Amino acid sequence: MRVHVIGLGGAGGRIADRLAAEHDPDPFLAGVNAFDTDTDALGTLDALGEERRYRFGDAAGGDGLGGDLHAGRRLGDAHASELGRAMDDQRPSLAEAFLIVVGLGGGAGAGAAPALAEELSRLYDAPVYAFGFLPTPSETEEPDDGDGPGSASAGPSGAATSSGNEPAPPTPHRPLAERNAARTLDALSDRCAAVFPFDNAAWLRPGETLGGARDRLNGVAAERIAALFGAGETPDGTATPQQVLDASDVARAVGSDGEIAAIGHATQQVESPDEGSRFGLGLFGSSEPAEVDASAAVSAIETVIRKATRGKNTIEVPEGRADRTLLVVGGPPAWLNREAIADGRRWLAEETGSDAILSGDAPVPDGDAVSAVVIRSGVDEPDRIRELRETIA
Ligand SMILES: Nc1nc2c(ncn2[C@@H]2O[C@H](COP(=O)(O)OP(=O)(O)OP(=O)(O)O)[C@@H](O)[C@H]2O)c(=O)[nH]1
Repeated sequence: MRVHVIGLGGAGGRIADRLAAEHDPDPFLAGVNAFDTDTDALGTLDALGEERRYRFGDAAGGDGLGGDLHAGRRLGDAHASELGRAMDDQRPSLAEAFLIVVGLGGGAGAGAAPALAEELSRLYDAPVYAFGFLPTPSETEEPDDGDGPGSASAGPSGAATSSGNEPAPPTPHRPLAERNAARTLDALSDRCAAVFPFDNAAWLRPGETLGGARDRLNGVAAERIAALFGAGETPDGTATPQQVLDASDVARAVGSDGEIAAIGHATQQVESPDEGSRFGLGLFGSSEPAEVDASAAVSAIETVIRKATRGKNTIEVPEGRADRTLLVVGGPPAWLNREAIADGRRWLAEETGSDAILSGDAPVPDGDAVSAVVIRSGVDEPDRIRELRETIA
């Protein structure tokens, strides 16, 4: 489906930028914008040129808000229609969905997100979804380096980033991050069709800091966003899915009441059928792709569906249970074994207890992997969300 992604604040901007870097020509990415009060943070974005970045809130003087959610809300309310207009060059009216991406523990992004969600719902019919990073517990803890509250705690000195050996950016101490996140989750649930939380802490490896791991985590987040919204959106004229997935399927699966939804995803490399047959094609002029061994296809599909379901999701799904589930299996057409997908769907119904399972396929003609994306909505409250809510109870 064609999605318009709006990254708000530091974290949101980095995801918007990453999606643009990795998927700009892909048809699913209908539009991308990054909005922040922080001029420097916007300046670090590489893939989004000036025309897709926008600094708002002169009252912040070009800085971040240091986690001040009230200031963020005020700026969001005052500037929501200006942000809506700043998207116009990206042709938001063509989008089939909007996705607001935000770090829920901050001030600028979390503050502006509810007002922007409301503004987009007012202007367009397409559903507005939110993808929000949950703060790690260590962000709110007092730094133990003796510098006192408010100082930047870089975590263990010498920590490296997940993408190289350069020093990790410090993870700012944000005493209010958990309360900001709880308030913003509530506000977004009231205004968005569905909320996809991403549990930063659950994705950290032992000893890692958020600053050090953020590139890797952002890679996972961008990949899952692309897996969900890119599913079924193949470039024109390549291959037609047997079971087409469209924006209304996703809308039905995730619902429209602001429920929490989780995104599971897995891929497995497979041999492209064309590779093995290139010699044959040249010799006999056949345009038929080579056959794929059925048992290999069945096993690849079974594996990716199970991994996408039981492997780490964007947020823990208690007992694996969900009211509604969406399954999309992708890969080279010769690997998309109908029976295996139908079996996977039955397994998923049992695993999740979902009454409603929607499924589609996403053929990738020259792909070299089979993949599955599993969206679960109407899940029981994950522990981390309960912990966050308790901070404002
Ligand atoms: N996964 C991930 N999480 C991030 C990243 N940056 C920040 N976060 C999380 O998002 C929260 C908000 O941080 P930012 O997005 O920088 O905050 P902001 O919206 O710019 O708000 P202010 O700094 O208060 O102006 C933090 O508390 C972290 O939990 C990132 O690059 N990746």
